Amino acid sequence: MTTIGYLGPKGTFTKLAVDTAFNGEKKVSFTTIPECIDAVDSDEIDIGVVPLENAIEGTVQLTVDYLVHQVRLPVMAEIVVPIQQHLLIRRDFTGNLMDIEGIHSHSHAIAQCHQFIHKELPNAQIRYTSSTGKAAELVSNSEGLSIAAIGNSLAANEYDLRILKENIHDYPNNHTRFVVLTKNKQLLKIKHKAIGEKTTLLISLPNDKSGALHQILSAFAWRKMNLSKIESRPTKTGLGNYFFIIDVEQQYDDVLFPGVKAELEALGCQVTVLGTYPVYQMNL
Ligand SMILES: O=C(O)C(=O)C[C@]1(C(=O)O)C=C[C@@H](O)C=C1
Repeated sequence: MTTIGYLGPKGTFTKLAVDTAFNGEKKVSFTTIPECIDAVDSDEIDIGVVPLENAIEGTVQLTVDYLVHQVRLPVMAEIVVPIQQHLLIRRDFTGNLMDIEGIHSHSHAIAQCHQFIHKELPNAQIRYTSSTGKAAELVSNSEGLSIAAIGNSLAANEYDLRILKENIHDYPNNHTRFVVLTKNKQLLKIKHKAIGEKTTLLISLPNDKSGALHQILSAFAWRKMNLSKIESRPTKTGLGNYFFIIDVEQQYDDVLFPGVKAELEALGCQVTVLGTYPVYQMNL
């Protein structure tokens, strides 16, 4: 049976993404994103699902950096999931928002609710956990303490918590992109219809040269290749050294992409394909 790993424990958004996208496979939780990626790399599991980007807070840097610098695994699919953050408390908590002394969650979830925390929970200390599910677990074990977690309704059910306030994320239209990593594409059986295709490229420049980024972008522009994301990340070799991650809204082909690659390599750039994959949009 195919084994799918995810950022756990139970009740995380990553688990929600896995449950929505896949049927019946064996599911295994990992405490951190690197542990989940390592498990795919060492063949302990067949497929790994980790968060990549949120509409409010942006890129999950740990995922990108680990995939670029530590373990290169191909992205085989993208799952986009709507994100609704709720304020979760123990069922025996009888106070109100002002009484909450601690608010626990994953840094991305906290960031998605900053204004809410600032305005509605003035007495709460922020505490970061490895996931929203972990925060819910912690609150469920916190008898006698006035603390709350930020997480989803799956976590509320799994840990028997009460939703004190629904939809506390600061902006509507909140979504997170999750990437599906596997060495064996044949094992991927996602039970939905893809809404599109993407190719993610990693591009590094030879050195700091005027107009370099403009030249890179024009290689895509004159071929009418649409980009849905461009991001620079430090190469970790010194201040001012960056590489670019570019998402192109089409599948890898044998004409346009090799053309872009040759053109950029002639400029001294290095081009690596991190994945070419279908995109699935989930409606919960
Ligand atoms: O903590 C979780 O529930 C996760 O699945 C992680 C994560 C993230 O890293 O962005 C996933 C979706 C939400 O944006 C908040 C947290």
